[in-house]
Amino acid sequence: MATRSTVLITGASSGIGATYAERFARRGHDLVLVARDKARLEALSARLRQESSVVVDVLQADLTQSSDLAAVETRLRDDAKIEILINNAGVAQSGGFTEQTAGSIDRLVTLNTTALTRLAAAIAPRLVKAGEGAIVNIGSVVGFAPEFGQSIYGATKAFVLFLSQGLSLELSPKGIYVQAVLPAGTRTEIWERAGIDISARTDLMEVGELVDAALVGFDRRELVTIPPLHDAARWDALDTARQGLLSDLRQAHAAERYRAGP
Ligand SMILES: NC(=O)C1=CN([C@@H]2O[C@H](COP(=O)(O)OP(=O)(O)OC[C@H]3O[C@@H](n4cnc5c(N)ncnc54)[C@H](OP(=O)(O)O)[C@@H]3O)[C@@H](O)[C@H]2O)C=CC1
Ligand SMILES: CC(=O)[C@H](N)C(=O)O
Repeated sequence: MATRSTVLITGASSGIGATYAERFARRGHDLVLVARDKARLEALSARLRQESSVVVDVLQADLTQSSDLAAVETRLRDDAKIEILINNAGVAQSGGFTEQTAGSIDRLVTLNTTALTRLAAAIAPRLVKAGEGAIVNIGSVVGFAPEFGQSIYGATKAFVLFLSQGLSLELSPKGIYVQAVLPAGTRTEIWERAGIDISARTDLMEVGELVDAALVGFDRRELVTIPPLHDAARWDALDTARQGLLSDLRQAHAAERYRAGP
């Protein structure tokens, strides 16, 4: 990958996305910043241009709107300088399952899964052709913890992990690096936006620490990066156990316990 390859970051106006933007700018990468809040994107891009002398473009888009999503897809398809996609834009769940409306479910699922998948699909063929590039998908530890509540949000994040694992299997032999980053609670605006009070929380990670750790995983070409997990062997054991199930799942006959009988 060229040193000055361009990085497109979704959800770059605040929190994790804005911090990725800062870090990649410091590394000398040009940027395309995507979010709805144009004023915030412009302010960030002006600062990064000044601090790091990189080229920063702003692409205002509501990724739940099909025309805006299509414009970002077009940019990813056509701009050969973009070699890294940070698929970060996301919203959390406000309230429990029975409090959801059709609109809130639609927005959550569309942004966290459909938009993320379509953007990966827009850039992947070009990266495959070039034989290099990276797709980073921001999931969450909630994706394997239904016990944490937030069933729909967690389901979208389980999707992100599964998709990343699948894409890595398909694309890494073609030179594409795919990373799933699974933060736990991190101090950003996402909580306030979802109406969740975090004033008493003492277990939230600072966003700079989260992104710096994610970038260590990126530089090591890790498939799954879980910054808050101190013992990496715990994840390896879980994933090894999952893979161990695979041969047992492909059976032509139902298990003994499901055979008809008294
Ligand atoms: N903070 C945490 O505790 C955790 C966060 N995550 C994940 O990290 C990612 C980033 O979240 P975080 O930085 O915390 O939260 P923030 O709320 O700070 O950032 C979310 C970003 O997404 C953008 N965004 C929201 N809705 C849309 C939309 N419809 N179209 C385009 N952009 C949109 C926002 O910009 P704008 O409003 O300008 O559009 C903003 O830039 C999310 O995917 C989240 O699920 C995962 C685990 C924990
Ligand atoms: C940001 C959230 O709402 C969520 N609890 C998470 O940790 O991913």
